[in-house]
Amino acid sequence: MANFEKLTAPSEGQRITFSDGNPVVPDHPIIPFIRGDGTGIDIWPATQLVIDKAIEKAYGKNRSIEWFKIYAGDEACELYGTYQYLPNDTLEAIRTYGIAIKGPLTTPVGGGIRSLNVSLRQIFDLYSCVRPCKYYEGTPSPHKKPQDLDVIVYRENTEDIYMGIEWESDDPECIKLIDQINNEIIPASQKLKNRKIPSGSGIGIKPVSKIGSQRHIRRAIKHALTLEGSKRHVTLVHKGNIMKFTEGAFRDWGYELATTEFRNECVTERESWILGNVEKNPHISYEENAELIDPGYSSLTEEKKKAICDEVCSVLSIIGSSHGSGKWKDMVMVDDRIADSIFQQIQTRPQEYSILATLNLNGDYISDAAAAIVGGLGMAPGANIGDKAAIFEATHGTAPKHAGLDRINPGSVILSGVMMLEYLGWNEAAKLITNGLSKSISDKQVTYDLARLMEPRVEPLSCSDFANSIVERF
Ligand SMILES: NC(=O)C1=CN([C@@H]2O[C@H](COP(=O)(O)OP(=O)(O)OC[C@H]3O[C@@H](n4cnc5c(N)ncnc54)[C@H](OP(=O)(O)O)[C@@H]3O)[C@@H](O)[C@H]2O)C=CC1
Ligand SMILES: O=C(O)CCC(=O)C(=O)O
Ligand SMILES: [Mg+2]
Repeated sequence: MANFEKLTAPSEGQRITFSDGNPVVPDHPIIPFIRGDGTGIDIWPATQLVIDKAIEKAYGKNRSIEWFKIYAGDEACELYGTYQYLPNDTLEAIRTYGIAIKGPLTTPVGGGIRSLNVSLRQIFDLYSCVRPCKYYEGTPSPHKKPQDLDVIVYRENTEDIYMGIEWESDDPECIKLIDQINNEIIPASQKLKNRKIPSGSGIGIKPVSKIGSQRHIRRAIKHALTLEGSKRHVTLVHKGNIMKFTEGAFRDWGYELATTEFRNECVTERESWILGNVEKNPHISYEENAELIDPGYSSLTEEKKKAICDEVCSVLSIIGSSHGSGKWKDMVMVDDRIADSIFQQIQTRPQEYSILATLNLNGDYISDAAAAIVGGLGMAPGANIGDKAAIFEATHGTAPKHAGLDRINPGSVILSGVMMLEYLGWNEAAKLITNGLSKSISDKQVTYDLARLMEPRVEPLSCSDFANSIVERF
């Protein structure tokens, strides 16, 4: 059992363990929580109340969570001393108990400590950040049809520029690195020609690995397999036209996975066009099919035309019988979109998307943007999932100007708690909370962020009253 310097684990309750990446959950699991900085002080008690009441209502005394308070951020420094933002006790508790839930933690811009949030994801190898963005009836939104958006952002969580491998512009190591890149590494590459990094630049490195990308996309595809109809759909989001060997490779590795490991369960968008063309016209030639899937076909070089005809031939010979005659329509559709385009697509054609598999930075941006459509950061939950641990947390940050005022919307951490309950398999309790939350919103019993957008405006509830209002509506 774990040895803690300043913590005492609950005397009641048991550990959650993992088997093949899935949690094995006792009836009274010990779950560590981090209150969080800023508005964490308001949000956490509201969240704990709602989760506990839902479990009690759903299971009586047969199930409960034994909460274990652990420390990170400013609160940790108060207990453990200056600069002890992420004490060993905290890491040991999460390692021991496997699942944790947290409020937001502050990260300074520019200098100062590295993000504690990102550190936790990396330390526990929580490689997928799962952020559902779904509309709850009655939530005010700047969009005309927010109900059309129902996407899950699957953000790779451990690589990309968030690995934090970067140097300040005046760091002697950075100056040395720029010199070496400009004078040895770039000249050695035909492709980079005579590019030069301007002196005085800061440098950041963006590692994206095949293993890291595929284990994440695998989770996204497995999730899509649990969905129905047009929601069995994974879009690989990337900026691969510009960053070919990181973002572009993420796309290519995604397609590779879909067409090998998941060959019997997936169809790519291009394959679906080829198969669909044959279904519309069984006598269509390879070239006619190629013209339909590439509208600019006639102006292409002969070499490119041949490559597309070969692609048509290969798709039909490899998956024509397994996926053809409409069978592909029940499979998981895998397509890709360039990141800037997906920002407008989720606003203009939201119903066409389901799971958005992204790299780390793109997912960070897209999850805030998608949350805005369905009601803002007060309604944006998330889960960081790995094979041996999971930490649940909201998409938003500490919102410092609202801290300690009992006014912030606790909805995102409460819904992160719902994700946690679903992860535990405690779906009845999860459902009580989403029902209570939906009813509270449709009764216009909401916090300031939603109240100010309602027409006519309504009197806002405090953070704690919103929690009570959810519980009253279970
Ligand atoms: N995972 C984490 O712990 C994260 C931590 N952070 C950190 O949080 C700190 C503050 O970041 P900041 O950029 O201000 O972003 P925040 O997400 O903390 O807040 C920005 C604005 O979003 C709105 N908002 C945020 N949370 C809620 C909520 N629960 N209910 C209603 N509205 C909400 C508020 O808008 P308004 O005032 O207009 O109502 C708020 O002022 C930084 O140190 C950052 O690094 C940021 C993101 C994630
Ligand atoms: O760690 C931080 O401070 C910010 C992280 C963040 O924006 C996110 O996880 O969405
Ligand atoms: Mg963010």
